[in-house]
Amino acid sequence: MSIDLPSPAHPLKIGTRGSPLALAQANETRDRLAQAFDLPHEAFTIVIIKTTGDKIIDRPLKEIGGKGLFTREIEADMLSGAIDIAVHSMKDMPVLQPEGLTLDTYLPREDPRDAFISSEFSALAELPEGATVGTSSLRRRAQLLVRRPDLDVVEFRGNLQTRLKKLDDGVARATFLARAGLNRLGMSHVPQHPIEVTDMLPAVAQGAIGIERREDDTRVADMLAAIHDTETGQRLAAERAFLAALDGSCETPIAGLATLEGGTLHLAGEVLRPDGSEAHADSRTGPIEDGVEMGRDLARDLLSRAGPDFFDWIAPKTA
Ligand SMILES: NCc1[nH]cc(CCC(=O)O)c1CC(=O)O
Repeated sequence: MSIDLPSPAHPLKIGTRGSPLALAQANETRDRLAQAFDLPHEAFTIVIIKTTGDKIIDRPLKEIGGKGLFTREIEADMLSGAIDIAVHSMKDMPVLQPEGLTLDTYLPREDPRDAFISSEFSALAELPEGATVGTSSLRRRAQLLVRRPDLDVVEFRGNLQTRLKKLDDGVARATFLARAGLNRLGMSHVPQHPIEVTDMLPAVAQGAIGIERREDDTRVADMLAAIHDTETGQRLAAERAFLAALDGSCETPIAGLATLEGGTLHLAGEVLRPDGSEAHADSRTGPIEDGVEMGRDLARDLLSRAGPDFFDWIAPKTA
C-alpha cells in the first residue's frame, strides 16, 4: 500500500473546536499521524472552527437544543474541503453522521470515569444536606439526584477552565468532570477524586477521541487506519449500539460503558429520568463480536422496564 502522504507544501488540514481540550486532542491526533508516517509537524495544519455551541455560552444547552450544536460547522467545512479530518470527543457525537461523512477511527481511550471535584470535600457522601453542586450534564444531574435528592444542582456551562473558575468563586461546592479531560490537559493539580463506575456510570464513549473524514476520501482512510485503536473501537461499537437503540441524544440521561477482558466484552447501561425519580440499569456479558447485538438487547430490555412514558421529555407532545 502506498499512500500519497501530506507534506509541508500540501498539509493535511485537521479541524477542531478551539477549547484547550479540543486543541489537546487535535495535537494528539497530529502527533500520532506524524509518528506513524514519519512526517514533520508542518505536514499538518490545525484549523480552529467556532461552532454554534461555542458562540452561545450564556444559555443552558437544552434551551439552544438542536442536533450537532458543536459539530455542524466543522462537518460543513469537511464536506466543502476546507478541512480534511475533524477530531471529536466521541461522547459529544450523535450516533449518525451527515451523508458523505464517516466516523470510525478512534484513538486509545483515556480513563472513562468521572471525577468528583471539590477543594472542601472528597466524595459525594460528604456533601452537607442541601449543598449546591454544579453540572450542565443531564446524566450527572439525574445520577446525583438518584443518590442525593436533597442536593441543589445548578447549571454549570463553559469549558473546563470556566467551570473550575466558577467553583473557585463559590458558585457551587463541588462539580463533576471527566477524568479524561483533566488527564489530557495535564491538570493533576485540580482537587479531584475518581468516582468508580459502579457509583456513577459514565456517558457512552466518555474518554474516547474519534476522527471523522469524508466517506470517499480513501487516502485519508488509509492514513487513519494506521492510528486506529481496535479495542476502543470494539468498546464503542457496543456502547454506541446501545445508545442508538435508545434513540439517545446528548440531551438524554443515558450512561453506558463497555470493558474488555480477553475475548469477552462486558457492557453496563443505565437510563434515568432527569429528576432522578426513576433509573434502570443492567449489564450484558458475551463475546466481543456480539457487542453490537448486546448493546441493542440491553437497550430493548431497559426500554421495556422503563415504560412507555419514560422518554416523553425528549419530544414533548405539541398539542
Ligand atoms: N460534554 C463536554 C465534554 N466532552 C468531553 C469531555 C471530556 C473528555 C471526554 O470525556 O472524552 C467533556 C467535559 C467533561 O465532561 O468533563
